[in-house]
Amino acid sequence: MEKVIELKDVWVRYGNQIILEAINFELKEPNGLLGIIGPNGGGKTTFLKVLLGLLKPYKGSVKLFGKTPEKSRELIGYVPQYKGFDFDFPISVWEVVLTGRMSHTGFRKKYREEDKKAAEEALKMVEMFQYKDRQIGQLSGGQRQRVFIARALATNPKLLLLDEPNSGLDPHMQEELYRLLDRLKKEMAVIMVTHDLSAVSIYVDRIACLNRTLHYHNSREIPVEDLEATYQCPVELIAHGIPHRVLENHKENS
Ligand SMILES: Nc1ncnc2c1ncn2[C@@H]1O[C@H](COP(=O)(O)OP(=O)(O)OP(=O)(O)O)[C@@H](O)[C@H]1O
Repeated sequence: MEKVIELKDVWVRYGNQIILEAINFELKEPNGLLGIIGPNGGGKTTFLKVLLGLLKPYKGSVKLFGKTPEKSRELIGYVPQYKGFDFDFPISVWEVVLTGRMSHTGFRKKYREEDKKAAEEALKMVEMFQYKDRQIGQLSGGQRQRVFIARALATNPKLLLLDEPNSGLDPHMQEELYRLLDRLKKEMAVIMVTHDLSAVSIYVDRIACLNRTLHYHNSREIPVEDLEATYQCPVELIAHGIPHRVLENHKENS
């Protein structure tokens, strides 16, 4: 079976700042929930952008389902951070979810029956179909998050990427979100980026740390085994060393 993700010696930079350094990472299982943790600025969003093909590493190879990110784009659902995004224009839940079909349809005014069917199923999966005619601006943060997940599900992804979906949600809404992810992970591979996995750890099958500096406590690095004991699941460091090292002999050529 093809690996869901395979990164070999991946290096990513913005300008002359190295953000991801020598990342080797594999995700084989087509189902399950992977948590990615790391400090602010540790490169978590950058990592997701690499998987989506929005950022190209300057070194190394990225494969999803055995193909380049560009060629596997239709298999990936993405829920970006919508922190603080205020909908001050009228757009319904239904319209938001339908925009998720754009990767299939392109910008078209008229959606096909199959687009509508996919949007309906996605909204049902997140138990928000009854809100389909509501304005998105009239929903709570937790409800909106579900709609954005539905938008990503409308493409029928095999891999779902979520960037800090739990931020800004109260403990009850977070729990609801984790239950939803627990259901979804049975049908696809799910990756959730977050700062804190303590609440979600019972649902996570594996954890990847994007920067070990997160795990310093009183200037002591916490061993991976201790993290595994805390989270009760395998933990892997996928980026080491000093983050954001400045590239030596950098030439502005990419
Ligand atoms: N478009 C960009 N141009 C230049 N630098 C960028 C750009 N986007 C991000 N960075 C830098 O890359 C680093 C990693 O950012 P990234 O957003 O991936 O971190 P993160 O782990 O997701 O952070 P957070 O937890 O705060 O969301 C940061 O230092 C950031 O300032």
